[in-house]
Amino acid sequence: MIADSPLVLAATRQPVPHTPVWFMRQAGRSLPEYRELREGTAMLEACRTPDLVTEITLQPVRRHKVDAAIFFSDIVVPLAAVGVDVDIVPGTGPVVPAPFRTRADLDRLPDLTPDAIPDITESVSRLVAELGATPLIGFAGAPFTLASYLVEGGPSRTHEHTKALMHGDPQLWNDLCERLAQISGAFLRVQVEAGASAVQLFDSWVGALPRADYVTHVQRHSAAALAAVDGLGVPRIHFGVGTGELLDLMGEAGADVVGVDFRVSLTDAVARLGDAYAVQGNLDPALLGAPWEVVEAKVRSILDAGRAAPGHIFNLGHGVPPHADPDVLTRIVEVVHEHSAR
Ligand SMILES: Cc1c2[nH]c(c1CCC(=O)O)Cc1[nH]c(c(CCC(=O)O)c1C)Cc1[nH]c(c(CCC(=O)O)c1C)Cc1[nH]c(c(C)c1CCC(=O)O)C2
Repeated sequence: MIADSPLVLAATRQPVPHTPVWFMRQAGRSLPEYRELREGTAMLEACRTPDLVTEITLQPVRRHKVDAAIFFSDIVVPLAAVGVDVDIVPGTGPVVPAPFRTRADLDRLPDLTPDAIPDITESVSRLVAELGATPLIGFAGAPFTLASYLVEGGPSRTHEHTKALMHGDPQLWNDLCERLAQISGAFLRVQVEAGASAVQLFDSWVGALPRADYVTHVQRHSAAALAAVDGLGVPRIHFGVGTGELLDLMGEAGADVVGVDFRVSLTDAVARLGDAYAVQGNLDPALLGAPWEVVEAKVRSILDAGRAAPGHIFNLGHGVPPHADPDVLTRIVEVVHEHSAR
């Protein structure tokens, strides 16, 4: 049943009845029902509460009729689960009060084992039962992006401490990323073993690196995280922001689908990737606030460009902004389904 879903068909480069669509950050602050449910509960606590996780994950599926659910969690949940002191500060993002800079800090990153996250298994199992024919996408943060939060101590525009560590002590950087790949991969595997039908590895900030650094310092660690779900038969999506120069390398890391942000046209992305990968993307989230005619024309042109790819999953080029009008998202789903119907 799930194997015949448009999402899995597109991800595995098979013919689809229509182009599948979902939105990064579809579960979240743009939905009034989300804001209501989250009131009084901290983000990381919400992520560990199966009643909240299942309801919040289902909200956008009911409302928008998207072709996939994305598990409600966060990339720092597995870090907190192994004991890292990390908080998600509203309006800022993940904050790590004691940044990771030395070899001794590796001791703060033990292996993630399934018994540390029984609630994740429970939430995924409940969701899979509720979702029926709609696939659930599990996810994790990639080693570089996780390392950036740990090394910087919080969000960063320049990633200066991260890059200084990568180049200044490549062995420590390697060992840190090996630890993170284990944690990230284990988090993916737990979700898939509980029934998730696809996974997405978010390397949100790796677009800050040139190709040579990606190859030398990052690619094998992302590959290790993705390899944790080898043999489980689920397609893998690999996404980052500003990664136009890295698309082929991110595919090579072990993806079936390469996520494309809005800075590269889907036509150029397909030319760079060839026939080996499906693509996902790439409406600029900022356009959600443009007049509807503009949005609709852009959606259609992205669908047309996507026909050149061996598989296309419609999405935004990054997450749904908190102030987006949810009705625009619902209308986009309708246009995608109508305009792409075969
Ligand atoms: C970099 C990153 C993070 N978290 C994530 C990434 C990769 C995706 C990306 O590139 O955006 C991944 C993530 N975080 C969240 C999801 C849920 C599933 C979904 O996409 O709907 C997913 C897939 C929930 C969340 N994660 C967060 C929220 C908002 C917190 C809230 O509602 O209180 C949600 C819904 C918090 C968070 N967590 C993080 C940030 C930057 C923020 C935003 C901080 C803010 O602006 O308040 C780290």
